[in-house]
Amino acid sequence: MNTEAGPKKSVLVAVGVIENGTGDIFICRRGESQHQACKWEFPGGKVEAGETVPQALARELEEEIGIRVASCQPFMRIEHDYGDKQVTLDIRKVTAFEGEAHGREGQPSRWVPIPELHRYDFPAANAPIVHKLQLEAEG
Ligand SMILES: Nc1nc2c([nH]c(=O)n2[C@H]2C[C@H](O)[C@@H](COP(=O)(O)OP(=O)(O)OP(=O)(O)O)O2)c(=O)[nH]1
Ligand SMILES: [Mg+2]
Repeated sequence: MNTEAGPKKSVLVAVGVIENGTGDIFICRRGESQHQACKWEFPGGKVEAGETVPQALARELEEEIGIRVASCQPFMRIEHDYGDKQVTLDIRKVTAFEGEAHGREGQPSRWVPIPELHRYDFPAANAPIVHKLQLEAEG
């Protein structure tokens, strides 16, 4: 519950939709002790003080999945209130990177063709991301 006066503070999150050039997207499964535990996600994390979103995304993707971003573009921005936490997802499409994406923190991960993404249990905030990717893929 929000017991403070004024609007709730939203956590800014840099999120990467990583493409491999053959229509697959890289996803990971969140840990048991994390917020939105065990859901599948597009890798990323909280933007720290003094960082831009692309800087935070580059840092998180190196830490979590061991890739170095070479090119990314804004994709969409989503505000979502989970009740226990309010998030602002700044989602970037990563179209070029170096290294082999893998779950560097031991988390399950995989490349998934866009038409199959809807089979995965993502956090509620992610529904518009999956929808937009599917519309794009249908041309
Ligand atoms: N990374 C990521 N976070 C998401 C997605 N969808 C969604 O609602 N979130 C939420 C869950 C979390 O509340 C927040 C992201 O935090 P995070 O747990 O990835 O942050 P972090 O990498 O800095 O990790 P931590 O140190 O707090 O564990 O955004 C998504 O697709 N990817
Ligand atoms: Mg994270």
